[in-house]
Amino acid sequence: MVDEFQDSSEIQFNLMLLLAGTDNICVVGDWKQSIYSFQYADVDNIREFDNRLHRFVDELNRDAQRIAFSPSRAADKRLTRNYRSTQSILDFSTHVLTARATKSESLDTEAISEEVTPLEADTDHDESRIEALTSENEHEAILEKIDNIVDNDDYAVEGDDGEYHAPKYGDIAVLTRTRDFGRDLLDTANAYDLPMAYEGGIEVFRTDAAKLLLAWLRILERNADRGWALVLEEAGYTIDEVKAIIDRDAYPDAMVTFCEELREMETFGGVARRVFDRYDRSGPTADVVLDTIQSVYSTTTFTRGELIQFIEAAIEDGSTHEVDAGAGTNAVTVQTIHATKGLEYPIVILANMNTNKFPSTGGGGSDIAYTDPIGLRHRKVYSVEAHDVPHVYDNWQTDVLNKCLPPNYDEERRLLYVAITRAESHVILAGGEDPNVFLDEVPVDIEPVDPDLSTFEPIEDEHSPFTVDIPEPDGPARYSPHTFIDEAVFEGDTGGRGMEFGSEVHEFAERYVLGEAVDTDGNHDKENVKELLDSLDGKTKAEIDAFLPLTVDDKEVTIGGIIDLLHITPDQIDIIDYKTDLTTHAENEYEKQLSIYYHVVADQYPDREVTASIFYTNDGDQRGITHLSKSDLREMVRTHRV
Ligand SMILES: Nc1ncnc2c1ncn2[C@@H]1O[C@H](COP(=O)(O)OP(=O)(O)OP(=O)(O)O)[C@@H](O)[C@H]1O
Repeated sequence: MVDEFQDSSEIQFNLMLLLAGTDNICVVGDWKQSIYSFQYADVDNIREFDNRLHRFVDELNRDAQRIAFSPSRAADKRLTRNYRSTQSILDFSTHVLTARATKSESLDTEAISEEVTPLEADTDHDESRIEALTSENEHEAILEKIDNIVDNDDYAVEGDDGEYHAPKYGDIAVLTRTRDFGRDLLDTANAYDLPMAYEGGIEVFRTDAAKLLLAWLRILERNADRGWALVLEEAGYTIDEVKAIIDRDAYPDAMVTFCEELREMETFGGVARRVFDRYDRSGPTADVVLDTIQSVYSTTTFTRGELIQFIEAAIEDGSTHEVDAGAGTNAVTVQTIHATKGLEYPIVILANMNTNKFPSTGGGGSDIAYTDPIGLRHRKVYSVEAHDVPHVYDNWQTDVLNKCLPPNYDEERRLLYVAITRAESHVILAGGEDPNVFLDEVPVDIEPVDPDLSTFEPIEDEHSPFTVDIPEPDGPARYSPHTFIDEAVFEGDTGGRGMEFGSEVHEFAERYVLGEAVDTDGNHDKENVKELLDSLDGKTKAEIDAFLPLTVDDKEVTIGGIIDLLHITPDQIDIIDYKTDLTTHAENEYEKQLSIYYHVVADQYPDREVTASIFYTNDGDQRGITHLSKSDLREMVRTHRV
């Protein structure tokens, strides 16, 4: 007996005959579910079973006796009772077989309908909801729908005990035509903390997490603009701002510090772990990336540059890795329609019902393809002559021939059919900004949705972990004091306690100055800060933006930063910058930063004395600095430019 016979190829049919050694053969299948033509499955194996059986036996026996029996007409048994879905879903699934894929497609709907064997649901219980939604934010709309379905009796599903209960996350599957949509949806679900698991192979290196890692590796390796662009965009900067920051090397301080932290990591796995922690990219996909990176580190002598090439190649060829979905946990399943074959779910959300996505226009597949009637063709060609370097290009002759064939969307309709018939109780179709024609063609009302996920409380801070500090895109070139700090002072073991620690102490200091009820929580550094602030008798101001305009060789530049604390008395102003460093090794570099602040304040208050000092929070030591002159600062800008 051969199951899923609708997805067999002609060769497999022949092999079956050769292997059987008997005419006692039974094949089981459903032509409406034939979806593997890219592996040369031929739906006519089942639709034209008798003809093909005779033809193949004849062919196999042409020059020698290979098949010992002479085939008789096969008995045909139609299975018409359906134990999975409700009658509403079965009826709906029949409609999708006659849905046009494009507005101009002409279909012989009567001929198709004649071939369909009507199915009868085994259950009388039919409260099925068949719905469709479209939204500009399709991912969010799907998450909102899931949130609405879970625990909602309107979408009750049948349990193993035959009783109906409100659905759980695990009762829902999101099916997609293409893998990338599922992967992106998973990223969005993770960001909103909605339990979702991807089933099947996933191109882990095409995930958001892996791309962020690649970006940071590129920054570490050669301060690459490509890396910065992605990291800045992820932090919320607009394209213009990203360009301005990159042009002026005015990277946000927090990112520069993070880069320094990464530089100190000894292993690739360490870097990856740090990046994922920082961006809160945890979960099974990130784990697979981490494991792969760590095993590359321990089994090869790859340099960081080679690791970058390895990841680039993995992205390029879309290599897939099985991700442990945490089977048995109560999570929404996401998978492709191809992977869902033979499975079933109480509730199916068929997502990405969008133009150019379903039917899919993606090429894919191997470099050699067979299609009727154009035969076996190269899809790619290797050439040394056409350009000066050897290269591989798309075979235009094959493309032209393919364009001459009328498009055949039958298999795409069957995919639609497979997706719908996975549902036991409810079906929801979802589209985005540009819904496909299928969605229009099937008998369902479409609800436009503007999702509001405010109740989800996404972990925003962790998802966008760098504070956005927007530079002026126009006007003078803008620098941050950190641009001028020699990174070498942070290399090696400098006894730093990490950025998070630093931010926490700074935040405490700011809030204390603002008079908020904050506690030192027994933190030694915070206690020192508190003691300092309590000892000051003048007015205090925290976190002041400071911009120093300078003219360097006829060019206007601005160096901007944030002063941690200003202490203001009638005749003196003190600039105080907190540092959580354990040693004073970076002091000469910090002098540059403090000098900038000094001149900003001195220009503002020409009649008062201005001092600048570093307050080491670790031991409460306050050390005054000798400021650089403005001409020293100009020289600093000049040298930096060179
Ligand atoms: N005689 C039966 N009584 C009760 N339930 C049944 C019976 N036969 C099948 N089922 C249930 O119906 C569902 C579908 O069965 P099954 O997966 O075998 O069908 P199928 O024809 O292979 O489906 P498909 O090809 O669409 O994937 C399963 O949940 C199965 O347990």
